[in-house]
Amino acid sequence: MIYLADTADIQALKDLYDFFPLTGVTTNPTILKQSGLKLSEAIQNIIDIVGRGSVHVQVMSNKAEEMVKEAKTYKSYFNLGDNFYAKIPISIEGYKAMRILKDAGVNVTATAIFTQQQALVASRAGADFVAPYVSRLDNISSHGIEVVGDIVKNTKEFKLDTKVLAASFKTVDQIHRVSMAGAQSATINPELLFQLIKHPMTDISIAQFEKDGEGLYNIF
Ligand SMILES: O=P(O)(O)OC[C@H]1O[C@](O)(CO)[C@@H](O)[C@@H]1O
Repeated sequence: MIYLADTADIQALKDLYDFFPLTGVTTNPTILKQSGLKLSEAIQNIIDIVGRGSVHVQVMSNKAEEMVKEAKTYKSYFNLGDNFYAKIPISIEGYKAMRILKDAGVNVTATAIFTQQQALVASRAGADFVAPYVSRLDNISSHGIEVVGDIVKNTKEFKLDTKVLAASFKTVDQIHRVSMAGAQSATINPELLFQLIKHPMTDISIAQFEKDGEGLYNIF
């Protein structure tokens, strides 16, 4: 599973990119709103940090033609080439837009996915990534991890090129489970990314090594 950061918090992203092996960044209108930045500023700041990483930008229109226009505009405005992914929410117009964008050579991330069939149709429409929302499913008494597992199973059994981009996490355990279910990628907020690598026993072990090694390391 590869990791993407789900944020437009520029300072948090800088801190993460310093050490975390991320492959890209996802945003959506809510994340933008939380950052207090306009799209042009947020995405440019993100690009300055991620370099050649992938940048997933959600469209705002709800008509296929407009979605396509928006996606093409962002791709060229930010000069992202193949690192650009147009995030297209699932809808009839969205599916139309996915096909047109793929034919035009624009990468697509299908988003707001809550069922395995939504994902499979997006895959057939050409989506490179499909993003099922784990916590939002769990919160309506559905089972986010199972939906992710079913989509992964489809990608394998039907030999699809589409990758699962598991999204909407509230706990480290959910991330553990989607990776065990075989999700090829996950987009995670900075707080949880930091939390992923923490364990009190690790801290205790390192503290012990530091104590025990004091004065013994004499090669400088
Ligand atoms: O339920 P949440 O935490 O808002 O997450 C939904 C997630 O789906 C995505 O839009 C998928 O890329 C993320 O950017 C976003 O965080």
